[in-house]
Amino acid sequence: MLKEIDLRRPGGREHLRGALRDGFFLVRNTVPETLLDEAYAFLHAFFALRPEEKKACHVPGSNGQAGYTPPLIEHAEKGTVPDWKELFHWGAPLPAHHPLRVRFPARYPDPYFPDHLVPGIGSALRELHTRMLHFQHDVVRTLADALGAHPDYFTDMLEDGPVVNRATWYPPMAQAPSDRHIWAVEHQDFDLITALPRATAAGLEVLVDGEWLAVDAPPGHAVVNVGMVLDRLTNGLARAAVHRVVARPGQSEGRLSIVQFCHPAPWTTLTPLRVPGAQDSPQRFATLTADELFQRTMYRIRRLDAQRVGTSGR
Ligand SMILES: O=C(O)CCC(=O)C(=O)O
Ligand SMILES: [Fe+2]
Repeated sequence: MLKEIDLRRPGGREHLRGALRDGFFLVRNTVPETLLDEAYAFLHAFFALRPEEKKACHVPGSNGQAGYTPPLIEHAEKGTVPDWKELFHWGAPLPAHHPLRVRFPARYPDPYFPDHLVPGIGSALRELHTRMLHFQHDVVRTLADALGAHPDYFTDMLEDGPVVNRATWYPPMAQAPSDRHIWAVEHQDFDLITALPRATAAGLEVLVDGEWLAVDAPPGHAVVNVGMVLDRLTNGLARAAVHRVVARPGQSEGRLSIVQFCHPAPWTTLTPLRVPGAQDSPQRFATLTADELFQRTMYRIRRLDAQRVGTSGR
């Protein structure tokens, strides 16, 4: 059973630290259900377009962080075949001369919204970005307190950080190229935290004590997932949970999900926190910047644009 956090009455430090140790927990979502339904309707319309129309929405130079990514591109570190899913990413723009954008241009692509194909999609997805980010900031304020940090400790490193919203369409498994393919191979997220509001069908699973546990966010809740950044910052007290997405036996329909990844500003140095009362465990991680960790992970999962040059069919 996942622990539940109500941000209005978050419970004591031990409850919150327990949720962080699990790495996956439920939080009452403050994003309106109607906005989520509206976004899913627009995204269904987008993914139902013809492959050529969708491919024209690819954004080169964004390392797949904006616009459309076709099926069988994203590949988890542990995957022997690519995931059976297609993606649409968006974020919010930074001003052209913002020093973060000048220094890390590939992390700040201008968002691309296919309003000419699906009229109205842009404003719904922009609104969803804002509401979900507000929710995530409330979550990290509560977590900071449980870790003995100032309530603004995490929101400060998230200021102007690249927030990546991802819609994933998992096509029906009957159409998969082989029975070795699954929707999303097990992986850890590499941001600070990720918010996963309810999806349109079952499929999300988290690894707990060596067993896969099915996770479905009930209406009005989001799953929150600890990413590698929070794992490193807490010297492993918070656990970047291993998760995957698989169709259940007999599940014939596809699945659409929306998640939001919160990354610290790339110039943040990920110095481990001194967590009061935490056991004195040996320091586990070297100190990297948020961008160094991001680049290293993207390289390992073969998602840097430079690694795709000359790869046919991609
Ligand atoms: O689709 C989902 O529910 C989870 C997706 C996910 O884990 C990811 O994109 O990193
Ligand atoms: Fe994930």
